[in-house]
Amino acid sequence: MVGVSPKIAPSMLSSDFANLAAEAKRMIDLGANWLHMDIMDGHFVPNLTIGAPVIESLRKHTNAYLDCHLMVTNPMDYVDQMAKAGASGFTFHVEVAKENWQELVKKIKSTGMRPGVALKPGTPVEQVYPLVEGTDPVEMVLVMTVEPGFGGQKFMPNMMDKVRALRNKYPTLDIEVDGGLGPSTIDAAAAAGANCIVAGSSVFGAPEPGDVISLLRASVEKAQPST
Ligand SMILES: O=C(CO)[C@H](O)[C@H](O)COP(=O)(O)O
Repeated sequence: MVGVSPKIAPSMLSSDFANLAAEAKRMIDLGANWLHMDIMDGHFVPNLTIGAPVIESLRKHTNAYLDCHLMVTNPMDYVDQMAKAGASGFTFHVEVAKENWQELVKKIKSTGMRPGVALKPGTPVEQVYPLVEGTDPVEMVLVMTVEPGFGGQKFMPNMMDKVRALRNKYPTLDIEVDGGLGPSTIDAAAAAGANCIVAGSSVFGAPEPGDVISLLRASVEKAQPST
């Protein structure tokens, strides 16, 4: 089997935003690979979070990979500002990029950020295939396992069919899952083929967040040993 390495990405949405730099350092010190940053515009989803100014502030305090998930209606408007702010990955939603995804991916790549595409629970997985197979392909697919907008929701196990389909088609693709991931749900996601794991409340709400990060990684490594 061709392996893909686990990337454990605590969702900073569940952190103490008033102490973001310290929370980011704490997660990296506890073994996180990436920091997952949820950018919401109050339009694509019914919630508002952070934008480029906060990414820029955080970037001054960490060299970590900032895995930015753009839950916004017009992702193109955010590319330059997110790149300038120091984002590492830029994941947009396929539901709002049906017409211009090629141009969008090209632009993301031109800034040096890593492009990813996300899909909501109601969106068929086939919609992202052209973006993975294009001449300028995305480098990650994010399968939402809750409706985007809020942390602390219940994992949707039926989304694992999408993850399995993606892993069967694309053995070396980074496949991320986001929503309701924790000790009781990670094995299903890892067995289906997810290797990038976003976890908010299960990590930040744990007495020992480092133990949860280790457990998530161990589950992915067990299910998908790298060769
Ligand atoms: O994208 C998100 C919400 O749109 C969050 O990243 C996600 O829900 C993670 O939080 P939790 O692990 O608590 O479910």
